[in-house]
Amino acid sequence: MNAASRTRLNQLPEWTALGKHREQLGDAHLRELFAADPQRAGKYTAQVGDLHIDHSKQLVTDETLELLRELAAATDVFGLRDAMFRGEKINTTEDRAVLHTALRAPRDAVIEVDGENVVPKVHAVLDKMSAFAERVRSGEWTGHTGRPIKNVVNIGIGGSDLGPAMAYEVLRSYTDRNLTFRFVSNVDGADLHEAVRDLDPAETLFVVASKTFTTIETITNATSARNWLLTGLQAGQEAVAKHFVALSTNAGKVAEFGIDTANMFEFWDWVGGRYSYDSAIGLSLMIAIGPERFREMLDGFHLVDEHFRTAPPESNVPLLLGLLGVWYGAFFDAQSHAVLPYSHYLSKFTAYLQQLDMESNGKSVDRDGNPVDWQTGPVVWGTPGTNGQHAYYQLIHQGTKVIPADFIGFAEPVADLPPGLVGQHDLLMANFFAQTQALAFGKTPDEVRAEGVPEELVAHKTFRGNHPTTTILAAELTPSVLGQLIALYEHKVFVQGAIWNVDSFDQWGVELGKVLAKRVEPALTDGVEVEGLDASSRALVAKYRELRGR
Ligand SMILES: O=P(O)(O)OC[C@H]1O[C@H](O)[C@H](O)[C@@H](O)[C@@H]1O
Repeated sequence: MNAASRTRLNQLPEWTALGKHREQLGDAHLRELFAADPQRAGKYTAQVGDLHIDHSKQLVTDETLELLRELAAATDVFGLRDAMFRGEKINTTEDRAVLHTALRAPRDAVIEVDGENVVPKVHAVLDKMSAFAERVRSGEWTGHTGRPIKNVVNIGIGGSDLGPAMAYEVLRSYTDRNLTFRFVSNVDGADLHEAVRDLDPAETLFVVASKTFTTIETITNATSARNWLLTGLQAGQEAVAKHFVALSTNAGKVAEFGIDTANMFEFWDWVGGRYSYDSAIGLSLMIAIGPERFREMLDGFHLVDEHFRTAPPESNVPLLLGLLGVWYGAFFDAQSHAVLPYSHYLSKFTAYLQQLDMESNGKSVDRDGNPVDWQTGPVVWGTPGTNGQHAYYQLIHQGTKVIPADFIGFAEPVADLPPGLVGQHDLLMANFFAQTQALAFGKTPDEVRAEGVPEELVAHKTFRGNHPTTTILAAELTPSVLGQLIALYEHKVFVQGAIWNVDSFDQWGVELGKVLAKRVEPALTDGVEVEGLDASSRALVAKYRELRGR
């Protein structure tokens, strides 16, 4: 279906039907929904790969789910999905195909962009990455002075940082513990300083990750890193080749920076930055976990890709999760979505999802440039759940906002946890299960009174409940499971963008700030008058210069 020929979302009869259904549902409580349907707990579960999904604590009935699926059909979500998998240029504002799914396709798959099968290129780069990763891991790749590499510093930002940095944390127990990994993203010099201060340049490899190789933060940090290296080694430009590799789509700019393009690992414009960590952008991660584990992760992605591509609407999990988000945004006025992992290793998971979701669907015009008058992407937030419980869960339990949340947990602790700490896992997971129960069912005033609580405190100690959650449970946090989780969220975001009719694959909203920063910099350093600087910003710049004694 052509975007231009689409009926506006909120004028579709399917949308109106959902609105009516929402009114009928009113304040129906999860207590009632569970009481009304004894099968509910078992019925509202789904499985994709190793992920067990329980959405029984969502504010939905059979009818809700049916109406949501009808909305998906009316907005042709699967039509757009098929166009994506076929390599059509569904990123219309940039005229690009959207083919992160090709990054994890098997060797014999055929996926064409402009008539060219891209799968052989993908595997050629993966093979080159594997060979390089093995050389670093085995100590065969040596630095300028002949010493093996002990430290890998990834320099990148946004999609060229968040993916590998997150996945490195998630898969820490699979990493080569003899190597040190650091991830530098912020243009604040402190980031690079703290990352390299205790490293020996002779044993340090910089992996400069940038799709465009023009991102000012990354090029600035890479330039400073090169200075640090050459000063530390007291060497000339010839040392760069042994200590710098590049991950990019832009060979010209890589060469201009002084990195030998033989040490460049390529990817392509049909891979969006926030969808890129299973491309060459994953090189640091591959060095950390080894090529075999990396491929297991890719297989996990691919498994969920195939599920999304082929499963019917009734059992299609990314479709389900996407629809639930649409439901709360449109009909409950939910502004945010919390992702609450019960795993220390997932500490950067939500930060990663923030870019994936908010940069993809944080849009307010549709694919034809018309303003939307329905909610689009939510604010995604959250930290590992147990820490959150002692901080912001108060607001989720008793505040005034509707905050749908995903709870992610694992039956097994990671394999290399010392036996003395394994016992803590049940306590962690007891919290995991207790929280979704408390959120869903709450505690009534009568239950509070029955505990002998004085009347004036009853309201304070009452939990309304009815807070919707999805539970995602897997046996173990493996590379494959990580791939499955990320692909699940990628496709969920896709579904939502398709329904909201936004281009989920551009990011024009990040441009204005970049342009202004370039113009403001000379005002800070040299006091140059910046044309068009507003009165407030001009005063702040003057204050900054005064504070810096300029
Ligand atoms: O990989 P790069 O070209 O350096 O881009 C890094 C990041 O910066 C941009 O501003 C975009 O907002 C991100 O989508 C991108 O991931």
